[in-house]
Amino acid sequence: MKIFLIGFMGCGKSTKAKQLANKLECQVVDLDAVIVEQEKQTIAEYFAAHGEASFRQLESDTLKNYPYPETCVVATGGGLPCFFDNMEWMNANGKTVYLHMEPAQLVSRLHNRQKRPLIANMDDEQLLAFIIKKLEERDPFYTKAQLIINAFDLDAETLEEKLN
Ligand SMILES: Nc1ncnc2c1ncn2[C@@H]1O[C@H](COP(=O)(O)OP(=O)(O)OP(=O)(O)O)[C@@H](O)[C@H]1O
Ligand SMILES: O=C(O)C1=C[C@@H](O)[C@@H](O)[C@H](O)C1
Ligand SMILES: [Mg+2]
Repeated sequence: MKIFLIGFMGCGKSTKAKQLANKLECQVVDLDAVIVEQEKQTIAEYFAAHGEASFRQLESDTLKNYPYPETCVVATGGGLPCFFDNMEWMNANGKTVYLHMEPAQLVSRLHNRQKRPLIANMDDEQLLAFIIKKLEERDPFYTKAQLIINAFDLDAETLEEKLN
C-alpha cells in the first residue's frame, strides 16, 4: 500500500512521512526531495531557471513514474494535488491523506521561506493573506483525499491509528 500525504506547504508532510514510515518500517519517498536529487537543483533554483509550468509537469511525471516499493509513505509537494489529474492518480494508486491546518497555524510553521519559492519574500501578514487565498483555491483538490486529518499537534501514533 502507498500512503500519499498531501496538504499546504508547512503542514508537515515531510516530517510526518518520515515518522510514519519509521513506525510502519517501510520506505519514505519525498517527491520534492526526489526532484532536487534528480535535477541537482533546489526547488527554488528550478523555479528560477525553468518556471512554474515546467516544474508542475516534472512533478506530475515524477509522481507517476517513480519506482515505488510495494509499501511506502509518500510526501508530496504542496501544490501537486492541484495540477493535471494527479489527485485522481493518487486516489487510484494508494491511500490519500490530507493533513489539514488553519492558515494562522501554517504561518507559524513556515519559518524557512527561502526554500519555498512561492512565499520566499513574504512577511507574516502577506503570508497569511496568501495562504487564505491559496487554500480557498486548493481545498477543492485537497478534500478529494480519502482521509482528512487535523494536522496541528498530530503525532505519528494518532496518524497511524487513523489509517486503520
Ligand atoms: N510537530 C511540530 N511542531 C513544530 N514544528 C513542526 C512540527 N512538525 C513539523 N514542524 C516544522 O514545520 C515546518 C514544516 O514542516 P514540513 O517541512 O514537514 O512541511 P511540508 O508539508 O513538507 O512542507 P512543503 O510542502 O513546503 O514541503 C518545518 O520547519 C518543520 O520543522
Ligand atoms: O505549494 C506549492 O506549490 C509548493 C510546495 C512545495 O512542496 C514545493 O513543491 C514547491 O515549493 C511548490
Ligand atoms: Mg515537504
